Amino acid sequence: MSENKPAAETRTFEAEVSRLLHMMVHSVYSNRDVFLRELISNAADACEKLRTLSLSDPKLIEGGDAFQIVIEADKEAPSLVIADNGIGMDRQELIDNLGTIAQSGTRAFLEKAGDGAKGSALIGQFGVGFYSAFMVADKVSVVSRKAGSDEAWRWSSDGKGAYEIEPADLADAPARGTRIVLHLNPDNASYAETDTIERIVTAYSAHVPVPIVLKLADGTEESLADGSALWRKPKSAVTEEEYKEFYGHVGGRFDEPAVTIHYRAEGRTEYSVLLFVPSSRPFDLFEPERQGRVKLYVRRVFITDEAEILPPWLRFVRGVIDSEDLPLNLSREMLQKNPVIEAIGKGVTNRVLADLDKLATDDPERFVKVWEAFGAVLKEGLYEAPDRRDALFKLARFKTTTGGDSWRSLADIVAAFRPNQTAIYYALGDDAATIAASPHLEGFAKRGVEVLILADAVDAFWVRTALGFDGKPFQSVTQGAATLDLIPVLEAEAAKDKTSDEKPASEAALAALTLRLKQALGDKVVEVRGSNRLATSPACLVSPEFGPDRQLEKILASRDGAGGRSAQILELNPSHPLVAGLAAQAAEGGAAAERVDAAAPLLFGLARILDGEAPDEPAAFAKALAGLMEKTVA
Ligand SMILES: Nc1ncnc2c1ncn2[C@@H]1O[C@H](COP(=O)(O)OP(=O)(O)OP(=O)(O)O)[C@@H](O)[C@H]1O
Repeated sequence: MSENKPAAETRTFEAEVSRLLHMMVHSVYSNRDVFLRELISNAADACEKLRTLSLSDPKLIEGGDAFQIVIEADKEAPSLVIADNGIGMDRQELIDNLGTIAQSGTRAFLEKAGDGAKGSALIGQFGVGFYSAFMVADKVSVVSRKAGSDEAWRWSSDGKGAYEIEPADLADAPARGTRIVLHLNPDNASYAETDTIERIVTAYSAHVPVPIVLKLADGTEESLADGSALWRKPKSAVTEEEYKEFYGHVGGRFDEPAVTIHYRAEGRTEYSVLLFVPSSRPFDLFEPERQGRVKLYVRRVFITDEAEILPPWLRFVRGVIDSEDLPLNLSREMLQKNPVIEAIGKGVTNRVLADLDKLATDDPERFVKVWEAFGAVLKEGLYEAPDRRDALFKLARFKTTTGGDSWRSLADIVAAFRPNQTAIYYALGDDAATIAASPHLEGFAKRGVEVLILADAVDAFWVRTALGFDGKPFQSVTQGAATLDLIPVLEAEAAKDKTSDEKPASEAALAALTLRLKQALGDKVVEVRGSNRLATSPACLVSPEFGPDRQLEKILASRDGAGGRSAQILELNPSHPLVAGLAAQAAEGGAAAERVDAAAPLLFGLARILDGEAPDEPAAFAKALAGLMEKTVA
C-alpha cells in the first residue's frame, strides 16, 4: 500500500439512503430472496460493462476474458459472498454508488413508498438494488478493484447511518471486479445453505448473460447458470417461467409481462429479438426524456440501452435486440442515423404492433389492460408517426359518452353511427367527469350520438392532425356548426319535447336576440347564433370551424401560462325558457329590448362558467347577478 493513500474514513450515508436502509431492515416484506437477485444483477451488469469497454481497450481484460459470477457460502459464520470479475469500482465510485441514491428508480420507490408497511410491500416490485443486502445481513463489506487499476478499496457498513471506506490490500482483493461479503444475521442464516442458493438463482437469475458458479465447502464448483443468451434459443426451448425470470432481469420489473415477443429475423438484416410489454406502468413512463430501455446487443455483447431503436411511443417495451450485422465498436455517433438500426427499428415496430393487434383479437380483456397502461403513450404515435396511424387506429380504444365502462374501438364507434351522422365527434378535456358534464354534449346525447371522451394530454394533438378514420373526419363538439339537424332525436327525447309546454323562440325573435346580443357583447364574440347543440343549458361557447379548438387552446394556455384566446361564438338554445323569454323581449324592442342588453354579460358569463372558466369580468358579473337576485326578493 503506498504512503499517500488516504486512510480509513467513516462517512455518513445520504439521508435518503438511511431512510431506505431503515425500511429494509424493518421490512415485513416476506420475500427477502430478492436481495440475491439484485446483487447478481449488479454483478452481471458489471461484467457486461467491462466486456463492452474491452472492445476498445483490450488491456482491461488482460487477466482473462472469462467473465463469471462466483457465489460462496459459509454456514458456520454464517456468510455469503458474491464476487464478479467485472468492471469494479474505485474509491469515488464506491462513495457515489453505495452511499447515495443515484438511481431514479430508487428515488421513485422512496416517493411512492412513504414509510411503514406500504413501503416494505413495494420493495418486491421495485428493484431497489444493492441496499437490499441489509435485509439479510448485519454487516456488508465490499472489496473492489477497478479493471486496469492497481488499487483496491474496501467499503463496509452495518447499515446504521454510516459506512467506512479504506484502502484494501491487493492480496485480499479480487484481481479485478467486486467481492461482496454479507455477514448474515442469525434469522437469515439459511441463505448460506446450498439448497436455498440453488433455488433462488434458478428462480430469479438463471438467464443473466454471465455464468454463475457456486463454490462448495469441499472446494468443488457447481454451475448454477451457463450465461447463455436466452434470446438466442428457439422459442420452443424456453418456458414461461424462464421468460418471466428473464423479464425481471432485463426489464428490472417484477410484474407479469403482458406480451412476450420472441423471434429471429433473417434476410437482409439479421437479429434476434426478445421483448416484453409489461402489464403495468413503469414509474418513468411520462418523464420528458421519453427514453426507451431496450438493450442493444451485437452478437451477444451488450452495447447500450440508450440507442433509440424503437420510437418513443413504444418506450414501455422492455427487452433485448441482438444484431448480427452491426460492428462491435459502435460509437455514439454511429448509433444515430444508422441504416441497420433504422431497419431493425422498423421491423421490430411492425412486429410489436402486429402482436398487439393479435392480442386485441385473441384476448381482448388482456389487451384492454395493456391499453389502459400504455394507450396514452401509443397515442403519441398517432401524432408523431403518420405512417403508423392506421395500425395505431386499429389498436386505439376509447371511453365514450354512450359506452359506459367499456373501451370502444373506432370501428365500433363508426358501426354505431346514427342515421345521417357523417363525423366522429370528440370532446376534449382534462378529465372524463368534466367532459361528461359539458353542455356541448347535450344535443349529441339527445340524438344518441356516441362522442369520444378524450382526456389524455396527447389527445388534443393527434386528433387535430389525424385526417379521419374510415373516411369519417374527426370533429370537436366545441367547434364549428354542430350539423346535428339531420340526425334524428331519440324517440324517448322527442316524446319528452312533445309533452313539454316550453315554447321555443320563433325564428324572427331569435334573429332579433342574436343581433342585440352581438351588439351588446361587441368584440367578446365573433358571432351569436341559435344552435341545436344544447338541450338543457341556455348557452355555450364554441370555436369557429377553422380556428383552433377551444379545449386545445385551454390546454396550451395552461401549459405555457399564456392566456390568449382566439375568437369564440356564443350559441343559444332556442328551446330554453330563458332564451325564448329574452328573444321575445328583443323582438318587442324599446325598453324591453334594453333588458336584453343588461342580460348579455350575464349570459356570456354563464356560458363561460359552463365551460369551466371564470366570467371574463368577475366583479361586473357578480354585481349584475346580485342586482338580479335583489329584484327577486324585492
Ligand atoms: N458488483 C458491482 N460491480 C460494479 N459496480 C457495481 C456493482 N454493484 C453495484 N455497482 C454500482 O453501484 C450502482 C448502484 O447499485 P444499485 O444496485 O443500488 O442500483 P442499480 O443496480 O444501478 O439500479 P437498480 O437496482 O435500482 O435497478 C450501480 O449502478 C453500479 O454502478
